[in-house]
Amino acid sequence: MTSTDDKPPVTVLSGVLGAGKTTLVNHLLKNNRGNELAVIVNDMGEVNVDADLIERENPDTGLVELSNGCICCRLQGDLVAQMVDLTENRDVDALVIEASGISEPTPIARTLTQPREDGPDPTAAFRLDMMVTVCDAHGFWKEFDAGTSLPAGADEPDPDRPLADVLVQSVEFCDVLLLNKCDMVPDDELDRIVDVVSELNPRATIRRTEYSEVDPSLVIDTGRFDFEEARRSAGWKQELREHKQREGGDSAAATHSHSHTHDEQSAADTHGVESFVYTRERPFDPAQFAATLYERDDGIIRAKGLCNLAGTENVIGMSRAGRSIQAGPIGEWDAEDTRQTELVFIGTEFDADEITDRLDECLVDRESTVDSQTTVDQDVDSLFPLRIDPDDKAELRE
Ligand SMILES: Nc1nc2c(ncn2[C@@H]2O[C@H](COP(=O)(O)OP(=O)(O)OP(=O)(O)O)[C@@H](O)[C@H]2O)c(=O)[nH]1
Repeated sequence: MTSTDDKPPVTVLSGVLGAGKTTLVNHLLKNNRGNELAVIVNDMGEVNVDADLIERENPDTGLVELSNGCICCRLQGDLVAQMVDLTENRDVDALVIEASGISEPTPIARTLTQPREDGPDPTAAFRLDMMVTVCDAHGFWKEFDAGTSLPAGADEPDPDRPLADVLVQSVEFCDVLLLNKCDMVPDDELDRIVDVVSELNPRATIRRTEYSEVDPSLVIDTGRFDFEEARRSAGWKQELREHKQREGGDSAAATHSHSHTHDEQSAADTHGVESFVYTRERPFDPAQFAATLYERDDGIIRAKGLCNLAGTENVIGMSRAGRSIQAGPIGEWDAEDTRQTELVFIGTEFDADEITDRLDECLVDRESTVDSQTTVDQDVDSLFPLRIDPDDKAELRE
């Protein structure tokens, strides 16, 4: 191992069901040049199939199964306890965690980097080194479908969470993204997916793989993980920050941008992948905005932001992944807030002017009143439930 830190490095593998995580674990175990890897495999079900597959191919591995729950929520404490146990009782050079196909990477990273009140301190026993997401190139677009929800039995943290949300979070919060199953997808389609994922997470290193074959040094003991950087790396956050810098606080604008420079040609030039920020101080009429929000045939892959609705003190958060859209109250406006709508859109070949016009049609005068405060707040509450990461919430309101 190359690091100067004597605590074993930890690599977390995320990615939806069937993307190729177990294939990657087996590949790493077979190609880790004599270094001792310990593996923790999380499975939502009672029977840990992936652990069996790994054990069969690599019988002497230090392998721990965490089954019947998710390490991003209910099994957080067990995860840390098992990892500390492994580092104390085996001569381990590095640890690899295979998250379940529905785990969210951000809470796992938080669990591994923060001392706990109810158990051993993870930061004293090991160091989080790398967040890897394995993406199934073949299933990529299908997983963005609104209709696809989590598999049966996935009742935590939220059974209604769409699969697209899990996919987007795992793309946005990673250091390395393996675009796997490239043998099943033509090159021009792969180029398009690469453009999209690099717009969703401009900071990630993206590698195209077949059967998750990568050089282990890309994902083990890299010294790369930094929680603050990872937290800020989502494309929508970067776009919002750049927009705020450009505007210098002047809010009444919708801007278009090909926001990130890619190595050769910009993503917008090749596959029409681009992003834009919509900001307005005038509030939306709640009912009209709700109707517009759920029109989905517009080429948008990701959208996120805050909305200012007339007649309510609630700040409305909006989060969209593919065709799955969630919106709902995330607290009240503070006196010092600039009360305005700020929405980032990322997509392919969408018409930003058309989206802007559609949203503008929902605006009402700042002074305008709606029927009754109570009715509006009830309406707002009855919008789709919004799950929003506390860090995202803070970032949106910075
Ligand atoms: N054609 C093709 N198949 C692959 C590739 N990588 C993995 N597979 C196959 O895809 C299936 C799922 O792979 P796994 O490694 O089990 O995926 P996983 O992410 O661990 O899946 P879960 O444990 O269900 O979350 C297996 O049958 C693999 O052999 C690839 O690059 N190309």
